[in-house]
Amino acid sequence: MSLTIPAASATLEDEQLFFEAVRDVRESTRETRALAWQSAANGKDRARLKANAATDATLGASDEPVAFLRLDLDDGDTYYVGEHGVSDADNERVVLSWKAPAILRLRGASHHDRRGVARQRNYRTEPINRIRDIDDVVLAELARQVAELRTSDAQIVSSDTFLQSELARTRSPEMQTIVRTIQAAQADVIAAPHDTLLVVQGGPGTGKTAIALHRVAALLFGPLRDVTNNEVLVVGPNATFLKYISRVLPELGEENVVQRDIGHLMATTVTPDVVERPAAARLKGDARMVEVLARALSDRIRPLRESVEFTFDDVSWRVTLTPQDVAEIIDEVDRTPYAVGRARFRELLESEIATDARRRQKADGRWTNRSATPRPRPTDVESLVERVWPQLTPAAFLRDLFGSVERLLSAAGSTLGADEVGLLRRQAAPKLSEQQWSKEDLPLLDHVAIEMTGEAETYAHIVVDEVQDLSPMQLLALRRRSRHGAMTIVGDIAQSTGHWARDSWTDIVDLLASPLPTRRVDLEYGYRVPRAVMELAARLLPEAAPGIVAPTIVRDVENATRLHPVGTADDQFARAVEVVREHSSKGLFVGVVCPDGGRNRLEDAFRDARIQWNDADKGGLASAINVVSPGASKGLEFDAVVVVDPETIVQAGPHGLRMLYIALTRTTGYLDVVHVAGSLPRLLAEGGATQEPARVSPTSASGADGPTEAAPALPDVPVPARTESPTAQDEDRPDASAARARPRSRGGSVRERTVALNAENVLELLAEVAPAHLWQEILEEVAARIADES
Ligand SMILES: Nc1ncnc2c1ncn2[C@@H]1O[C@H](COP(=O)(O)OP(=O)(O)OP(=O)(O)O)[C@@H](O)[C@H]1O
Repeated sequence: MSLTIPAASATLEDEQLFFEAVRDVRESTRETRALAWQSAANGKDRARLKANAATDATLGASDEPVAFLRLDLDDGDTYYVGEHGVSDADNERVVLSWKAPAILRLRGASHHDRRGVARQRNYRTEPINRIRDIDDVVLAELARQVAELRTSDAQIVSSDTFLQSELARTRSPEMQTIVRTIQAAQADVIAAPHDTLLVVQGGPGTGKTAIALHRVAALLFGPLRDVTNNEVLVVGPNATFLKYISRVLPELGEENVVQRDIGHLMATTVTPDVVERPAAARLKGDARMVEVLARALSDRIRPLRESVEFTFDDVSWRVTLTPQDVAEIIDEVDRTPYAVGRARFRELLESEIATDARRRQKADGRWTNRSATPRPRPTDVESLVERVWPQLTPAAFLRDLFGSVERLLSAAGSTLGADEVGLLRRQAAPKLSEQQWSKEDLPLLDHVAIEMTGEAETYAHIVVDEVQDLSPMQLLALRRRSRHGAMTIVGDIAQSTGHWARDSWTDIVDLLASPLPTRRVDLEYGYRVPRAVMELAARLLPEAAPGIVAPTIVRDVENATRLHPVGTADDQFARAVEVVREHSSKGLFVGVVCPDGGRNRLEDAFRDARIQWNDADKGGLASAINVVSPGASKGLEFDAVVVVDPETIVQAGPHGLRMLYIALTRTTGYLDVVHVAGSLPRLLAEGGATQEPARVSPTSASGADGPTEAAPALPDVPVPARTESPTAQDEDRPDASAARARPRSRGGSVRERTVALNAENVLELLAEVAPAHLWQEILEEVAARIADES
């Protein structure tokens, strides 16, 4: 049966008939394949065909809708696009896979750049294969409306109801695919040429991770179709993140892509169990360590000080090698890779001994053509090789190096200063199995392992997420694994923290040293974080990451942001647990970001409240409540996020503001910030000069320690320039009372409280923008205008 594509004027009913016909074709293909196993030539083929037929990844599941998009081109061509392609009986494609390079190119079309696309028709579907809704975008018409109504691009994205309903869905411990709602700019990144070092910079929630993973699937379908999945590598920052993203590629049909966190990528089996001092941690990540390690490895090859003699069975003479002889052999051998050099050294040594032995044999006059050359005892040779070129494991080598000032000084040469040598020095454990290692040792062990053997697993394409934090040594480990330099690296400079926090991409690109062209893409739109939340978080940017602008947000969530001032530091934990309970009772997926110092008290508060929680720093997320440290929250997202003690997060390290920015931007829905009244971080409290005010729910504005659940549902009120609500403590401070007006009534009816709170906020805004002597006139003018309007 050959299928007729419905005309451009097709109605939903016409489209439904077509969908059904395509499904019939697909299911009959599935049946044909299922039957094929019966006629297979042998048992092995039969088993394979049978297994394939049951879960035929190239066809998709039998309840999968056949398409989600139709593209009508100016030249009259029409393409249906599905999660999987479908061909008719004549092997003509009737539905194309979203992964096809040509389709991704067309999905990159917009009203600015139509690429020959006249209309995009999106289908919302429901089980099984039923079209519920159609949304047509006629690009020329859209361009006209944009020009006439002066609509911004962000407004267009915000009004995309299909996208908005996807973004509003509740989240889970596993990241989801975005195949159906890939946006134009995202499609271009996904389909960017393979032979590049592609740098993707984007703020929180701009879709970097999602795009990078979809790009892997598209590359394996297109330019990399001839490489096997396990020649593509995806690298993330830690085990929890890896687990969070790990189902995306299998969902996209790519089962065997290698996915590793940066620690487990390294060629070593040691488990880090100590934390370095910051200066040592930074030094160990420094690319200068490459020179130091090379010198240290070369130092392990020691010329002899005295001659060695080799004895032979059945002959009385000996062969003597002088230090000079051995030095000449060493000079002949390449020292890298170390283990290969060692084997070669042994070969040349044996050959030198054999030549000398034969010479002596001839001199004895006992030699005939058939005489075997006397051989030295292998143990004697091995003992010389071991003295000159010792066999080493990377761990033994590094332990010996860091454990000896003498070795360190020699390896440091003029590369490191004496103080830096001091930073590297540490006590060597008597037994290698007892040696302790840090995270920063892993790339060094990896480097040494590869320098020793010359062998590293390489990949046709490498995707690296959260790349902005990697040390030079980690970046070099990635570079070594890249076959031709084709990589996709994604990150956000404003979220760069750790010992190698950066303000630009320059050194990352330089260290990866890809021979391929570098291409950089900046993502503009933020799809995760609600507008009010980003407005609050962006107040940190001028100091956290000067020059970086927050993404343009395309979604709003009502009552997204609440501040919870409490009386004392200890009160924060009980309040956080209350807020968590409120969200979790609504079935939301909750993340609690808490600084390390408060972790125990938070856990005690959970225990006291008899609430179960999951420690997300231990390698995975649970579906209800997750407690996570600010650093480990990077890359994750939750329906509701409770940030506890933001000031301590800011003070905890040199990039505290960035840490707080990361923590605040993990939510897809609700953000609650629990803090001690009067100690909200300055930038959040003051508001940035260029930021619009965030909104805060009256629940928190009603005063410190007020029970959040019991608060009446009131309309949101804007957060004034200073976002804290007045507290009992504030009342005592003379300057606080001068700066802000107070609501006259704190109790009373819902109506009275609404009026009081709004009045308070209007007055605060007024105090921000107008000198006090004009207030009277301004308020009279406002009252007059309201009277006119009503
Ligand atoms: N086109 C899209 N359609 C549907 N959902 C999308 C789209 N783009 C992004 N998202 C969603 O937005 C959220 C944020 O995406 P993602 O985690 O990839 O952002 P990110 O840039 O990596 O963020 P961060 O820097 O915070 O790690 C995810 O839930 C993702 O599924």
